[in-house]
Amino acid sequence: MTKSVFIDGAVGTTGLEIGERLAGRSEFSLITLPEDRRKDDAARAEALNAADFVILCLPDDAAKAAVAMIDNTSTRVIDASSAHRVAQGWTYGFPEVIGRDKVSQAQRVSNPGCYPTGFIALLAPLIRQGLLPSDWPYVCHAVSGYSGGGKALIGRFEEDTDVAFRDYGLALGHKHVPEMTEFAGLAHAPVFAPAVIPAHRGMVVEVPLHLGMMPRSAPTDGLRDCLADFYASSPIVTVHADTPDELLLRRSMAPSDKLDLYVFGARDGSQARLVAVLDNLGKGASGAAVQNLNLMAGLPETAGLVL
Ligand SMILES: NC(=O)C1=CN([C@@H]2O[C@H](COP(=O)(O)OP(=O)(O)OC[C@H]3O[C@@H](n4cnc5c(N)ncnc54)[C@H](OP(=O)(O)O)[C@@H]3O)[C@@H](O)[C@H]2O)C=CC1
Ligand SMILES: CC(=O)N[C@@H](CCC(=O)OP(=O)(O)O)C(=O)O
Repeated sequence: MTKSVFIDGAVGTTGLEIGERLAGRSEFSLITLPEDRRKDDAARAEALNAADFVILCLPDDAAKAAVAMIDNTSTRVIDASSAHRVAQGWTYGFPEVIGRDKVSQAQRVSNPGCYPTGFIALLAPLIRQGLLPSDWPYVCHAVSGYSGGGKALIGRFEEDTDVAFRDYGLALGHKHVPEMTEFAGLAHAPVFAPAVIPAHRGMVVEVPLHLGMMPRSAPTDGLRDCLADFYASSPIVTVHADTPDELLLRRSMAPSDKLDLYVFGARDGSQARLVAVLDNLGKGASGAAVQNLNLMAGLPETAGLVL
C-alpha cells in the first residue's frame, strides 16, 4: 500500500534532495504545501498529522516545534536536524552501526550528522572489537563542501568566491560532538576540527592515530580487516583494500549515497590515518534519510539511493 510522506522543509537543501530521491517512487505519495503555506503552522500541523512518515529538514528549533505539533500515535518521524540525536526515545538512524532492525521498528529516528557519519563509521567497529581503546583522546579533522551549511552557507560561498578555505568550530563544542562521543563508544569527547572548502558537496572525515602510543591497538591491516568484515554485507559502505597516494574532492562531484572508508598506516606501525569520504548531502543527510525511510517502510534499504 502507498505510504504518505511529508517533508517539512521540502525546499531547503536537504529537503530538495530527499524529494529528488523519492520522485517516481510508487511506494510513496508526497504531501506538499504551496509556497505561501509552507511555514504556516496550521497547514504544517495538518500535514504532519496526516502523513504516515514525516521527514524534518528544518533548523533544530523548528524541528522540535514540528515534533510537538504531532498529536497522533501513528505518524513516524525521521529528523534530519541535530535536535534529537542523543535524545531519549529516539533511535539513531545509522542502520549499519545501530542495527537495521532497530531502525525498521522505530517510531522516531534521528538522522546522524554528516561529519559523525564518517567518524562513527570509522571508529565504532574498531572500538567495539577492542582493536582501539575507548578511553583514548581521539581527534577528528574534516572538510566539507559548503552545502553542509544549508542555504545560508551556500549563499555566502556563492557570493564571496574568493574564500579558499574556512576553518570553523574554533570555540570547540561543535554540536556534533555529543553524538560522535556516544555512538563511537568513546569515554572522552573528541577534539573536532571541521573546515569548509569552496566545493558544493562532498566531505573527508579523518581520524589520525598514534597507534604506537596506545596501551593497546592492532596493526593497520587488522584495523582495515575489521572494518571490511563489519561492513561486508553493506551495499552502501565500501572499505577500500588499496591505499591511494591522495584522496581528492572535486567541485563537480555528483550526488552520491555511498560511504567510502580507508585505513592508511606507517610502515613501522606507529601511526595510522582512518579516512571516510562521503557526500554530506548523500549518506550525510538525504541519502541516509531515504535509507531509513525504506527500512521503516519495510522496503529494500537502497531503493531510490544513488549508488
Ligand atoms: N546540508 C547538509 O549537508 C546537512 C543538513 N543537515 C540538517 O538538516 C536540516 C536542514 O538543513 P538544510 O537543508 O541544509 O538547511 P536549509 O537552510 O537549506 O533548509 C532549511 C529549510 O527549512 C525551512 N524552514 C525554516 N524554518 C521553518 C519553519 N518554521 N517552518 C517550515 N520551514 C522552515 C527553510 O525555509 P527558507 O527556505 O524560507 O529559509 C528552508 O527551506 C538542518 O537541521 C541541518 O542541520 C544534516 C546533515 C547534513
Ligand atoms: C559545513 C557545515 O556548516 N556543516 C554543518 C553540519 C551539517 C550537518 O551535519 O548538519 P546537522 O546540523 O544537522 O548536524 C555544521 O558544521 O554545522
